[in-house]
Amino acid sequence: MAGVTGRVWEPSTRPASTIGAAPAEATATAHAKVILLGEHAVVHGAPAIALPVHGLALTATVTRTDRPLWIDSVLYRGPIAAAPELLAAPVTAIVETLRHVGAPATGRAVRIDGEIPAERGLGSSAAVAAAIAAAVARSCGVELDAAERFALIQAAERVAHGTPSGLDARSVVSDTPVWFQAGQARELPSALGGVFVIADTGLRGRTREAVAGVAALKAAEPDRVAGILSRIQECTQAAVDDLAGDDRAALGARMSQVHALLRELTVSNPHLDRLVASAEAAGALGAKLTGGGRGGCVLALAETAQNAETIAAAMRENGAERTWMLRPEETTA
Ligand SMILES: Nc1ncnc2c1ncn2[C@@H]1O[C@H](COP(=O)(O)OP(=O)(O)OP(=O)(O)O)[C@@H](O)[C@H]1O
Ligand SMILES: C[C@@](O)(CCO)CC(=O)[O-]
Repeated sequence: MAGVTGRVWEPSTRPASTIGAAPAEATATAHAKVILLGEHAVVHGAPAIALPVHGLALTATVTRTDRPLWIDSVLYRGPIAAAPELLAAPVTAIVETLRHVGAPATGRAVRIDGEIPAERGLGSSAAVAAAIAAAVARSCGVELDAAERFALIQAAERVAHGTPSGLDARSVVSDTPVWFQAGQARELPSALGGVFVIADTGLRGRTREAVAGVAALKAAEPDRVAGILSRIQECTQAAVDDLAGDDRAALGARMSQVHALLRELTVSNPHLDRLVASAEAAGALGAKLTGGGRGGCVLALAETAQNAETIAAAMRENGAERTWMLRPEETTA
């Protein structure tokens, strides 16, 4: 198949003692994420904050077989040699993980089950790669460490996104809010209350195209884009205190401000703007697109669970295909 361009890995140099018996079946999971603040800016060196969404997860199950490599998912079922371009990232995760652990590229069937909708800014590509890398390695008797798993997810993300910041790769396996900048991730303390509402436009958001669009805009109008990125950065930095001090009103205001800045970066669209406006009109403390944009999801912050129900209903009336609730305390370990 075309398009599998992930970095070539050297065979594992780990000591033989860390390689155990290969089980007949191995599984691993990863969850969705939402980006609270900083998407797109993070690709250009600014910080971002992401939250784990444990309620939406994907599981990879790997079984040994006497056939060539095989993948079974909602998007495609069949030999990976005939997989469509759409599957290039998960295929990369399978092939590169086998190469990394020094196993032959054959004799494994990989099934993907779960609930993270694809191309909605919820990190499905990183979660698929994270689940596949851990399960495929496990099927060879190898437990990846965090650095190995991150590198394999990034190899797949480069195929999916082109120039991934690494934020998604960190947040789909994190139990806590993540602060991410220039390749470095750390846990972010949060005492935030309230309830987040995630609303899906039902429209595919092509992260690769949105990221390329921002890069093109930056090349054409460097000063204006630098100004926008720096205002996003200020909001993200200020949000650290909002989270620690449970200042929901301030955080909500920053979310709405960042949505307007993302619109200037051309990664919003009328559907996302309408959902944001309807959430705000229904009493949200703030709302913004989350993830790559140009489709995908909106994240709104509600003061209480009751407000959250009202906001979710308003967004569904204004075109959201579905909504999910995320309590901030569920995003901390
Ligand atoms: N259930 C699944 N089975 C197999 N592959 C999947 C599945 N879900 C997602 N993928 C892979 O992830 C790709 C979607 O990646 P994309 O980056 O466009 O969206 P996303 O990761 O959901 O959004 P974002 O990166 O903005 O959070 C799909 O084209 C496919 O390769
Ligand atoms: C748009 C982006 O910032 C987040 C996608 O979930 C891209 C990236 O960080 O690689």
